[in-house]
Parts: sequence; C-alpha cells; structure tokens
Amino acid sequence: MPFYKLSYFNGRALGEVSRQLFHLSGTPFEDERVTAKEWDDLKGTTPFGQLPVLYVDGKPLPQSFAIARYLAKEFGYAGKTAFEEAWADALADQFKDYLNEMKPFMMLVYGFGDGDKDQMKKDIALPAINKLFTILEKAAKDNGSNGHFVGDSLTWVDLLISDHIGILEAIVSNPIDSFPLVQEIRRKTSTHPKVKKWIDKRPATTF
Ligand SMILES: N[C@@H](CCC(=O)N[C@@H](CS)C(=O)NCC(=O)O)C(=O)O
Repeated sequence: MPFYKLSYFNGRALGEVSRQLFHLSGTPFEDERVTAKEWDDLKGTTPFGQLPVLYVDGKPLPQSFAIARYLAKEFGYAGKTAFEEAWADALADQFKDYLNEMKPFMMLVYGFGDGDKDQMKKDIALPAINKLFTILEKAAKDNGSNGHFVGDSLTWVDLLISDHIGILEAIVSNPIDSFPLVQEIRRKTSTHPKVKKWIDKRPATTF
C-alpha cells in the first residue's frame, strides 16, 4: 500500500471528502493541516500553488475533485460502472458550479470580502441552494430513491453533498427542508458507522 499524505488547511471545505474516503476504507494516511504561517513557505512547493494536495509515496496530486475521484476509484467508492462513475462526476461538477455561484456569499459569511450579507443571501445564496438541491432531489429520485445519488451503494458524491449540507446548515436555516430524498441520503451517509466514527472525533472547524 502506498504512503498517503493529504495536505490541506484546518478545515473541511475541499479536503473533507478525501479524509472521509480514507476513514471509510480504513486506509492509513497522514492528515496534514497546514497553518497560515506554514503556507507562506509551502505554497511554492505545491503543483498549482493551492491546497489540497495528495502525496502518494511523495508524488503530489493537486485539485480536490481529482484527488477525491482518484481515492474513490482506488477504494471502490466511485461507482460500479463507467456510467455510474460519470454520473458521480456530473453531480460533482454541478456542485462545483454551485460553489462558484455561492463563493461571494460564503466569503462574506467567513469574514473575507464586503457587501450586504442579507441582500446577498436573498439574491445569490438562496437561489443557488434551491437550484442545486432541486437538481439533486431529481437525481436521487431518478436513481430509485434508494438513499444514494448514484447506483445502489455509497459513492464519493454522497459524501461530498452530505458534508456540505452540514456546512450550509451553519449559515442558512433549514437548507434542505423541501428535499426529502436528499435528507435521506444525508442521514444514511452521516450515520454510516465508519463515517460517523470519524465525524464524531474529527477536529471541530467552522467550515
Ligand atoms: N480548484 C481547487 C481550488 C483550491 C483552493 O481554492 N484552495 C484554497 C483553499 S480552499 C487555497 O489553497 N488557498 C490558498 C492560496 O490560494 O494561496 C480545488 O478544488 O482544489
């Protein structure tokens, strides 16, 4: 087995799905949490000047979704067929589009940037949330309402969305109240014994 090190800041955001894939699969890894002070020196050593970076026997892989897809494939959480894999990718790509839409609001909420938070919530965040979860609810229904977004077992996209809902709940009230199938996927994913064990002991962070 290779030696894995996942290097990210002390937050969940773009690193948490990969951490959960390690815990889910029972694969040992180093969970490196870089401080702002350390980042000044490290930035220039990373492939794209950003984190997360996964080191596999010292070889770096950048970009959070490339990392998560790679680990999901390695550990059996990417989908059981090429078509399922592609559907997981499509939902993750849709999620990334949503993150781009949400970025100005999230930055403001976390203290970076200027603007009227309530106005941005109304104009940007709530429409983006509604659009994403309407798409996800339909995907869950089209997949057979079986507690997964893709196929009949847990994939990295279940982890991705479930963890994000936790982040979202801290900044808007009841974001998935009108999406029962998404709620069920979130419940099922976050109560998976190996995921829950990690969630219960992971470092507490705002996002
Ligand atoms: N598309 C990249 C975005 C990575 C990214 O924005 N990383 C931020 C932290 S969440 C970062 O490294 N910020 C420090 C910097 O850019 O110097 C990914 O998904 O990995």
